[in-house]
Amino acid sequence: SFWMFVWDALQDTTLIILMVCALLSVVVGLASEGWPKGMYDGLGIILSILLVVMVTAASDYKQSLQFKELDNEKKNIFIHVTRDGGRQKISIFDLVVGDIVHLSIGDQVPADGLFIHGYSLLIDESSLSGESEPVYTSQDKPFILAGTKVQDGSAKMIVTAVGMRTEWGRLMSTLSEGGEDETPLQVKLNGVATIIGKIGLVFATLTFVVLMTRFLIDKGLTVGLSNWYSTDALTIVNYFATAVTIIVVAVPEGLPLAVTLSLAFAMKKLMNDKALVRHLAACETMGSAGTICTDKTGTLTTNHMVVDKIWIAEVSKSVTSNSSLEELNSAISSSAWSLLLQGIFENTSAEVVKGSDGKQTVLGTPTEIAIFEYGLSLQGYRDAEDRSCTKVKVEPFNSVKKKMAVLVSLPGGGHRWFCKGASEIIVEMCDKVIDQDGDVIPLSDDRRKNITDTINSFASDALRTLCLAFKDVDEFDENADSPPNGFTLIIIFGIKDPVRPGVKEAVQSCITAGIIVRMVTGDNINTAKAIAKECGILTDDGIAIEGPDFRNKSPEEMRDVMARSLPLDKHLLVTNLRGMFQEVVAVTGDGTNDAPALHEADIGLAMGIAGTEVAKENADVIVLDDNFTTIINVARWGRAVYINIQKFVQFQLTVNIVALVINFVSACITGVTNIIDGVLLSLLCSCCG
Ligand SMILES: Nc1ncnc2c1ncn2[C@@H]1O[C@H](COP(=O)(O)OP(=O)(O)OP(=O)(O)O)[C@@H](O)[C@H]1O
Ligand SMILES: [Ca+2]
Repeated sequence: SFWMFVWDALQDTTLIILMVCALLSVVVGLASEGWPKGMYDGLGIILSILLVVMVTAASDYKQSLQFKELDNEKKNIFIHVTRDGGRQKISIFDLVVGDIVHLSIGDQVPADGLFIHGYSLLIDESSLSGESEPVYTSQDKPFILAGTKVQDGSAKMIVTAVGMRTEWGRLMSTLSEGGEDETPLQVKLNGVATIIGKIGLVFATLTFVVLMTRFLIDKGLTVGLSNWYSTDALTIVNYFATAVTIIVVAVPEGLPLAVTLSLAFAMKKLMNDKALVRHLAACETMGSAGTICTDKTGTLTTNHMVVDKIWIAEVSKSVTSNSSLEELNSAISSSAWSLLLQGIFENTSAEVVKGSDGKQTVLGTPTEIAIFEYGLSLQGYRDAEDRSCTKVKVEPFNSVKKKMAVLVSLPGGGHRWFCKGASEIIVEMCDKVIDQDGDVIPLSDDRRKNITDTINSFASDALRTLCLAFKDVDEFDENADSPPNGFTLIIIFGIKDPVRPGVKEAVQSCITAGIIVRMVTGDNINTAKAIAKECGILTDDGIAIEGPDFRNKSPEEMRDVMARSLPLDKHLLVTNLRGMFQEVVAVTGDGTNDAPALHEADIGLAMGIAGTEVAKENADVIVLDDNFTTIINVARWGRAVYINIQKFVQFQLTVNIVALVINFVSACITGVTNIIDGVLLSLLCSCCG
């Protein structure tokens, strides 16, 4: 409560000394000058101390309320659950036992529960047990604990315990909340404050010595040194209080406080600008950022994906209207149709769900949704006659493999693998393709070249390209991975994901402000180039490179654009930039793949909407609207904080030194100082801060 802050403020050493002085002054004053005249000095000091304490406590209290609010915001995670037969998104605070939680890669498990259904669920329990090896969880080993993280795969879990009843909750209740560490600037200013405090101490001692000497000489000359009265004691106490006042005036306690205040102010403003600052130091660091490594999907682009072009049966078509679907319907054979629909609807992690309001929506990652919705639009033309197969095995998508595979058992017997993912990777795995009659034909060099050209032309139009392929197998090993080759290519999707409005201007203002913007993406290099050009990141003499090439290069060769990067590439880039070039690096990201880089960066910015919990946890700032422009705002505020603090330090030091000198000189010349004035002056300094 408020009184705790008052108590804290009272703990200040100089204030305690002053209080002792005040008490002494009252006692001696009463003894020598009597009531009420003897009280005045002491009371004056006490009043000033009270004022200082109240102002400090009130500002600290206000701060803590604000931090608490932000803290709640930080902890408020939204999760997908099935409840009352409908799927919905709820806050972690509303989760109850019996809810079915949908977990996917990058999630933090919100409650204790039991595994019901899922594929390749890999759980990282290090936060709970310290065990660094992640564990596979399945029907045989069904316990999932709150606070752990989903490293791979997806699953449904039924909640058995929530909140403080979970293992995690119990563990947390034994730990007290760790306070915010001091920011680098605060540490530095604390140092400055200490030095000035020491100077003040020297001056204070000097003043006391000067005053005492004057007093003794005076006394020796008038009444002689052997005659002492109680008023003498009062004078000495007052001299001592004067010395202490000089220390109080000299110590710029306001400095570190000023940092907190301006950071907190920036934090509040940023919250309105859709950036949630998790660590106070982040604002300040962002002000000095020299490089921003941004990912593409979702940060520079809108993340609303739609299939825009396809290539099937050796021809590319643009998908714009119903007429083009009809044309497609007549152009490809029925066997190709069924393969296509099977592939789209079996090899997906998106699903159609009925919300609590009865409305149907498609859920999943934006890429999955785009393909799934395209599949739904085709359905009107061909019925789902052949879709009665059962899934045997699923290898969920992740950024390292950049593909997803499923094994299904066909109604007519036999098994079939479907694989979809990054176009170059899938084409590499194919040696056959479906032609216009629906026949499977070998992939000759000519055809392969044609396909590569198609992919490049799609990518150059800034489309994200994905391929879908299949392979029939007679027998399979339950534990084996999907085959690395022998696939037949069905279709190439070109998915449009337009650049966000305002990004180009934001990049431009970065460049004007001297911040270099680099793009690191998991996407195809041509797509990356096209988008980078559109945003103004890639100039004509800029360089784009692919992840595998980057790994073989020396660290000196830093790139404007890196494509087909692996999570570790991002991390490596950040480490190099920080280590070799001593740059202050900001990184933005959303996926689990970005977490290592976010953590390594001087300042990590995670996306609030598309971002996974793991990414957010490793970030210093959460960009609530996923917008690159917001990132610029963070940098802007960071710089403002710097400038404000700079100005304040100038102001405070001037005031301190002037006050110090005036107090000292006046003490030496006149032999009296005004304690109350001194205290009020220091109070004024703190208030101005
Ligand atoms: N659900 C999916 N199934 C199969 N392949 C996918 C899926 N989603 C994306 N891909 C492929 O993986 C690539 C993206 O990989 P990755 O996750 O590393 O990048 P990203 O995070 O989407 O992009 P960025 O780094 O720009 O944000 C895409 O180019 C696409 O070809
Ligand atoms: Ca990403």
